[in-house]
Amino acid sequence: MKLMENAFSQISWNSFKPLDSSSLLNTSLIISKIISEQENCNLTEGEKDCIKSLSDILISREVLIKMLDIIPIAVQIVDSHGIIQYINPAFLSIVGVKKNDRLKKSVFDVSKDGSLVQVIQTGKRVSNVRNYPSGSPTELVSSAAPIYYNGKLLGAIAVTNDIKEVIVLTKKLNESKNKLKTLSEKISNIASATYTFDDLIGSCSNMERCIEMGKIASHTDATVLIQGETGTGKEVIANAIHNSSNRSKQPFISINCSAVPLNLLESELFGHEKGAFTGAFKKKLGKFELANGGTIFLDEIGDMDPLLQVKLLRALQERKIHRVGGESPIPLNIRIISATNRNLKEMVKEGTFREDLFYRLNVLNIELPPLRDRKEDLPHLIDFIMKKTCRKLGKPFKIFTSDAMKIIAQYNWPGNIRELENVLERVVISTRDNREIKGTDLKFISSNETVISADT
Ligand SMILES: Nc1ncnc2c1ncn2[C@@H]1O[C@H](COP(=O)(O)OP(=O)(O)OP(=O)(O)O)[C@@H](O)[C@H]1O
Repeated sequence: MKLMENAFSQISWNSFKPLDSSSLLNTSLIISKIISEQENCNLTEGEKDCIKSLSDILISREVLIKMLDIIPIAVQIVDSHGIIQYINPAFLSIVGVKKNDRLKKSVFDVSKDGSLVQVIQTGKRVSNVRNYPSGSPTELVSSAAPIYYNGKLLGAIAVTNDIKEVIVLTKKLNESKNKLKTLSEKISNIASATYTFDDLIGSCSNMERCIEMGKIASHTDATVLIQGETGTGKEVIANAIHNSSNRSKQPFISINCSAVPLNLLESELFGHEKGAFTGAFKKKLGKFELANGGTIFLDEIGDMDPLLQVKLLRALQERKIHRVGGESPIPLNIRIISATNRNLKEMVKEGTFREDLFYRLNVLNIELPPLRDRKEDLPHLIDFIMKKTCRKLGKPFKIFTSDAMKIIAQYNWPGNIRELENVLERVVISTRDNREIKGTDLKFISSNETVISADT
């Protein structure tokens, strides 16, 4: 009787909201038991009491059948011989058959590979049986359970779905899952800083000063300008500053100002409203808004067009931005780090970079030294990069012979640490399983063949 009460408690009596298939199956089992029991007047005293109290709410055979009639899930009930005693309208509409073609017919004739046949034959519950009932073009999936009373099999009840619906829903679910995956990948790509100060190798005094300045900057919200040749670690130190700051749990958004065409850069930085220009079909958030609360890294700032320099200056002064085509200003709580491999002071003198913007950006300055000026760091850098590269390529750790080290030390590394990384990767691959890298393995450096661009 507990089961009966549980089953009834799942029914929303006021609204007849649809139940899920398994609750429905349980409920229907009980209902069908009551239907047959009331007909036989064969209930225990306890069950009669319970039905009496339930009848205060609603219970009567007609009302129960009405309930089965309106639920939007297909239900079918057979007796112990497999003769169909009840079918609800949802079943008829999903399966596409007429009531008279099925009612009082044997399921062994009209649905011989269906779930009810299996239950009548075995006396056991079955789930998710797929079949095409006779006279129906629709593939169905049904679950069925036996109805026992006093140990005797009275019949069975099945709930059925049109499998097309299940397939469509599964497809939609998979599409949504894929979209979610792509989006979360995009978010983690744009919004996280990977490097920390532990990834910055350098013990020469110049480099130590830069790392020290980076650490000082990370304890403040001050704007930082990082200067240095290509591949000297500007992005690494910008990441490290963010990761050591109290904004580290907030986004780190990076934008390469030279890589975005001028006509798109303003909208990339500040976003745009729907219809702001031809092709602006949707509102779009800019990098500044995405970085709000965290850090924005403006890479290659020296390549920014003078017109945009004005807008950037305004954003920095007011600590607010305007989306392209937007009316109201959006307040910013943001740390700005910019970087360039160009000489901004020279550009200011030449008039190609705004002086007022330069001073706004250059509150704290970090000038990374080129690798040729810190060759004493080479052994440590080689060790660090070699370990990283061998781990990535699944190769054993390799060492440089003294003639190979001489070549490395004499080379002047125009591509700086990025070039060193590329050289090491190339040489680890080309020397296969050799444990030593010899001078002859580095012929491509001594012949001055450029290796800077491999990964840039
Ligand atoms: N001090 C360092 N210690 C270890 N690895 C470094 C260091 N500096 C840079 N690297 C490595 O060198 C590569 C280039 O660094 P990064 O991208 O930061 O240079 P960049 O100055 O921003 O270059 P670009 O101006 O071309 O954008 C990265 O793979 C980085 O891991």
